Amino acid sequence: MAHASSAHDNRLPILDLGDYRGPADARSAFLEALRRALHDYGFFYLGGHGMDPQLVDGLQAAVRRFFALPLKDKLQIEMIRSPHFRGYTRIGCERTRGLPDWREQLDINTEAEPFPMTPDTPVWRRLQGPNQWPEAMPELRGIVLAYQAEATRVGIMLLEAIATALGQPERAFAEIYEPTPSQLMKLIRYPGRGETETAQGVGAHRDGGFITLLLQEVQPGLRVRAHDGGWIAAPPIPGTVVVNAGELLELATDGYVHAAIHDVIAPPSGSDRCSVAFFLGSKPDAVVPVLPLPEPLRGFVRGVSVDPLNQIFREVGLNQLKSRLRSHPDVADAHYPGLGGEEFLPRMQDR
Ligand SMILES: O=C(O)CCC(=O)C(=O)O
Ligand SMILES: [Fe+2]
Repeated sequence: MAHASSAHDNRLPILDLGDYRGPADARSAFLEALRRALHDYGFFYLGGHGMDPQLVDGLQAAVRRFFALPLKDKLQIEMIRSPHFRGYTRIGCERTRGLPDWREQLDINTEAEPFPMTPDTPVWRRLQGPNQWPEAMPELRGIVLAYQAEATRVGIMLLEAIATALGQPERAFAEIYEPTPSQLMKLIRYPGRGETETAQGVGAHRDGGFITLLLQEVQPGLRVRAHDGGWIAAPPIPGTVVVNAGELLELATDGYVHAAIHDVIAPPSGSDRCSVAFFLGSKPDAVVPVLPLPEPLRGFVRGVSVDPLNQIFREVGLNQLKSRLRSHPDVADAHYPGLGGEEFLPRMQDR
């Protein structure tokens, strides 16, 4: 079992999910490669995911059509109208580590009625609710929800493989994602450099869920931070999605799995870049347990990352709300007065 994480060759692993249900040899090679990818990088490419190429192409075309709508149509569904943090965010309005991200995006999560709130209901229950859809593009809802369902299916299969690779029962994570995992999705467009003030498409960050499945078109820009502090480019590879481990996996494995830091550099001027990120997370009322890793792996746990600008909570709902408040301070001010900005951490801990 090699853990040569310092001597990487600057190329992210490419895995084939078909091998997980394949012949015994292929399956065990896949599980070993998956475990190493999670520990060494927290990032890899995944082929063989079985998502219908027509669905994927149709989604990517729809994303382009959505962002090409007149601004007034997109502003009709601005996120500020939604206490559930759903909807459209203008270029420069989302923040990472306090700085504006030069991207526009549409956030979607599980379609649901708002949670019936009482004075005793934890505040993070307000994240549950309906999505906002553009009147000017009635077909978007069906396309996005079909992809969300497929990405959830692939994500859960991958989580089963991850549990197996870590020496756990296949359904080790099921009790914290069943019956309703968080299915956050972002449709994203990064304008070219000429339209931006900095090269920050999205600033360096970790994702909050178990795993993120990322669809890219053709334009590069995504980068992953390696353990030695260098950056590894993760350009698109046709037929694959990029997978990255999020904070929930880091928590559950006490840092054996690395929730990799990544960012996106704004594309060259005269071009733009679209992507679709799907973040498979836990149900909100779960507390993330620490998995009992088998002995050979236990020696390689690193503990959970400590970052004064990003406290990670094992209480999933709290962690989800923290991420949303921090990224969208305008929505926080409008719907969660007193919880946004500098004061949210101590105040949220009281809840
Ligand atoms: O657009 C991308 O390639 C990455 C997006 C991302 O990392 C995120 O939204 O969390
Ligand atoms: Fe991310």
